[in-house]
Amino acid sequence: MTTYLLAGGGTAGHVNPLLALADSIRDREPNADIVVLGTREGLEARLVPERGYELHTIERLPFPRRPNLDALRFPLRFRRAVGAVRALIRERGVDVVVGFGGYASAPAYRAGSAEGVPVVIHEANARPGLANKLGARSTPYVGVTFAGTPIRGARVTGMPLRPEIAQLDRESVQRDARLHFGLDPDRPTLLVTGGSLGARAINQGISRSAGEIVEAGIQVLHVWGGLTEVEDPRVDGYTVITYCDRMDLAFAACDLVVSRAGSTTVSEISGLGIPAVFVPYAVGNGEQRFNAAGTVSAGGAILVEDGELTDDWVRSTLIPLLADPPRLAEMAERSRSAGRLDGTAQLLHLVDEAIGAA
Ligand SMILES: CC(=O)N[C@H]1[C@@H](OP(=O)(O)OP(=O)(O)OC[C@H]2O[C@@H](n3ccc(=O)[nH]c3=O)[C@H](O)[C@@H]2O)O[C@H](CO)[C@@H](O)[C@@H]1O
Repeated sequence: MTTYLLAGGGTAGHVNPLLALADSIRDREPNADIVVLGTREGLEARLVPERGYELHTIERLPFPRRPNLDALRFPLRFRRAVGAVRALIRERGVDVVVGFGGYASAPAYRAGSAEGVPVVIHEANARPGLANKLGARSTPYVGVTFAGTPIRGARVTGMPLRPEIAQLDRESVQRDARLHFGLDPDRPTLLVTGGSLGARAINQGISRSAGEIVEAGIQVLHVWGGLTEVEDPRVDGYTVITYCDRMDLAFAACDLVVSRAGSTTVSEISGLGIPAVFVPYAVGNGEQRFNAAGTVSAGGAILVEDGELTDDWVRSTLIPLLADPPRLAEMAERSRSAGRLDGTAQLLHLVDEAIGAA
């Protein structure tokens, strides 16, 4: 029996690829021992146990970015976290560590190397995060989502997508999907999502025009996130939900999506060939713009900045786009050509290779 330690989390963008890999391992080896390492604060604390996996948590340890008290304490805390993961690896007889970036992965990479266990890294974003950049220096088994991601020696595996997404037949479930959210099964449908945490600029920019969109004969499913600064417009035909546990159905329900460009969401949308408007979140290392770049240059999506989400833009671009099925079909085709659905199998292949070489 093989024991897998899967590390990562924070937002769903890091948890969902981890769950996708876990599902494929469980599917192939029902007796495999799968242990997930995360933090108590991340979305993994809910999503991992809900999907039936065992979660171990360590302290959330952001890399110090400026010299303060936390920076002074960091080395000791980090060593302590590495020590805890090394103990877990020995106790459970872990055969491979697979990390997805985020707080829990850095100590896991270090612990795996120290215990002589192969380490596999998956980088979600077109611009890699710090934990993965450092981790990638000590393992040859690195998979990236997008071609051109600057990690030397990395292989393009694509993004591991959960089976309910990778195996989704949007057309055949569209009607039921719309009914699931209480929508009209026959009306053109716009999905709006700000990623797993929600996006204030998108909530504001689109919901401000709720009345006009609905009057144009379009219904909206808006995945709002936990944000409260902007209020639900409460317009009939404009459905607001907080966190969506069935993104597969949300994707099946829509004709077009307005979305942040988190890497997992971009991969899901282009894998499924859904025409999109991407509104990149201008934070961190600016990775979201790059995540969307392939789909945008293929003509499967258009890129819009936060500040461009105005009433005028909705009127002159968004509503006409939804009223133009041939253009949407063309975008869908182009989006699909830029996307892929085999990321889970590709990453599992890399994991097998790492175990085989150990
Ligand atoms: C603010 C922030 O830190 N954003 C980062 C975060 O985004 P975030 O966590 O939003 O990640 P993504 O957009 O990549 O993925 C979100 C995932 O959650 C799912 N989902 C989303 C909303 C919902 O209600 N229900 C649901 O299931 C989506 O289908 C997708 O699988 O991680 C991404 C992947 O590293 C990065 O590219 C983003 O820059």
